[in-house]
Amino acid sequence: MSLALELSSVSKYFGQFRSLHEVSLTVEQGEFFALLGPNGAGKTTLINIIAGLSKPSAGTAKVMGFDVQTRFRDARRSIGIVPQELVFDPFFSVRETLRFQSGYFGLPNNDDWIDELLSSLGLADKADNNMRTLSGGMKRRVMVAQALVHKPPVIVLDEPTAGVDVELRQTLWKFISGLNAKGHTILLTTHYLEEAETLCNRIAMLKKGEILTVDTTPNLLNKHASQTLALHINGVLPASLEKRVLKSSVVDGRYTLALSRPAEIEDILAACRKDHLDVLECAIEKPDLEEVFVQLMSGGAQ
Ligand SMILES: Nc1ncnc2c1ncn2[C@@H]1O[C@H](COP(=O)(O)OP(=O)(O)OP(=O)(O)O)[C@@H](O)[C@H]1O
Repeated sequence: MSLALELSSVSKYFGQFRSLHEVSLTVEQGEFFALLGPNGAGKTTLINIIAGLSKPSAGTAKVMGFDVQTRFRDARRSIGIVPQELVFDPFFSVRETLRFQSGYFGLPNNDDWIDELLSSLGLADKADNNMRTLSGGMKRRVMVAQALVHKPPVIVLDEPTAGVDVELRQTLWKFISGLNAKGHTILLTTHYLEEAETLCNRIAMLKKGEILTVDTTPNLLNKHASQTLALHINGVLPASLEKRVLKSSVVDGRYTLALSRPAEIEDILAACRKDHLDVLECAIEKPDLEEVFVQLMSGGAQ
């Protein structure tokens, strides 16, 4: 079985400026993969190369085994891209936009799938509305439908939820997760790290055009971030626990303590008991992707 995406030593220069440096990455069919990185890391540049819209300065990119340069048409048919910007023709209705896009892929009788897309994305009652009359969120839904008219095996979403409301996020993720469950490969870029943490099985982190790390989501969380203990006591923390303090509010006895293993909670509670302190609240807090992201971005490639 071919890989959904295969990037080999992809570099991209804009004049003297290096936007991507020897990026190598593989994504298997059926994965829900996140590409994360701060503004300007090179995520959109990489997506443009995968889409065949931008030529790499060096290296190769393949979609479903097709080289995006030498087998452009096959590669393009295999991928659906939801771009960051809202690009639309203001003179077409929603349905006309989707029919036009279907025609572009040589699919003249595509109305059953178009109807399914419209209904799944909450656009059924907007089908005959002119694109320019839609709200930003509705236009974003059309962008998603447009990327999917040809049922591509690989779906790329470039910050699809930037500035959209909760309802659209939920509709979108339900729909995209359903497609992933049916075997479609998803590549997502987002600045909402909790979305990546919840949805994606693997994550690549990019900084200044270089991949800092690629790993499964649980591995990233376990390797780079530690659990913490939120402790609320009716007094001052025992001196023996001070080395663990990450955050403290002595006034009301609330502390966040470092915890390398959940079992260490026993020592912490024993120290409190010894000092005759009442434990009013005690909760282990899971590490999150934001912590990992900040940690990795503050080190790594400069
Ligand atoms: N056509 C271009 N000409 C010159 N520089 C460019 C061009 N396209 C991108 N860049 C530069 O390449 C770098 C990477 O940009 P890119 O848009 O890929 O980042 P990104 O990770 O998608 O950022 P964001 O999260 O802000 O969308 C940036 O410094 C950007 O200014």
